[in-house]
Amino acid sequence: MKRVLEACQLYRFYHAGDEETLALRGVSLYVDVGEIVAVMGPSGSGKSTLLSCLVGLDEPDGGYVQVCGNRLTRRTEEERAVIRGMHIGILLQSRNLFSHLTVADNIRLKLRQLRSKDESKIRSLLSWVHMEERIDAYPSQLSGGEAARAGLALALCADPKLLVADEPTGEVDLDTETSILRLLDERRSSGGATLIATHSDRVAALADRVITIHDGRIANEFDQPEIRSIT
Ligand SMILES: Nc1ncnc2c1ncn2[C@@H]1O[C@H](COP(=O)(O)OP(=O)(O)OP(=O)(O)O)[C@@H](O)[C@H]1O
Repeated sequence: MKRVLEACQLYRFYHAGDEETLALRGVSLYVDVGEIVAVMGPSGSGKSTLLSCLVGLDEPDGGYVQVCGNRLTRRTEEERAVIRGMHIGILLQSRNLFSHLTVADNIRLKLRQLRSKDESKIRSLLSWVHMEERIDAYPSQLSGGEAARAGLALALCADPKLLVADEPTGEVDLDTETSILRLLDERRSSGGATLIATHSDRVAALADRVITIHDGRIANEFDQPEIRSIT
């Protein structure tokens, strides 16, 4: 199946007293196998709201989301969690790891939740993100770059078809951003699909398509097949 993620006409309203915020106003997008799609837009434009709806952590007020052919919207939280666990890896800007568990135990716990007993996965994932040496470290003992790479390993431990990342390079230095971008590029070469909300022009330069959101709507979208690169 070529289409990994499809969202059609997403609406999300927030109410606080008499005030209503229209966070999403009819957003439609897709991500195909082997694509990196960047979502950009000013602060408050709706990126995080969009990502929450796309991964089923939030339920849109209108529209639908489909992941790997499974409808994610208008389902119970439990059903959404099952679909999310099977198909989606989530990477946040920070705090991807439980602080009371080592890097290895964070991944071990996630694998257990997925009913996988493949212990070798822990080492192979950490080797992929160049973190084998930090396998027994606690999150508080990691540098920002190491924590970001460990978060990526954790997000990908179920081999999800789709990775959704919210500002994954927002709090890291340039070298770490470069190493994360290389890993995402490598993942793309093996068919992985990635959607990234970002403010970084370097992340956008790596993307196959860039979608810009303004005020809860898609302002423009452009393909950049020739220029994508890690600069
Ligand atoms: N739980 C909430 N209750 C009320 N309003 C909210 C809530 N979450 C977000 N909003 C509002 O919805 C709009 C979109 O917010 P969102 O966090 O999605 O923007 P963003 O583009 O991710 O911003 P940033 O780049 O700063 O993270 C904003 O006006 C925000 O104030």
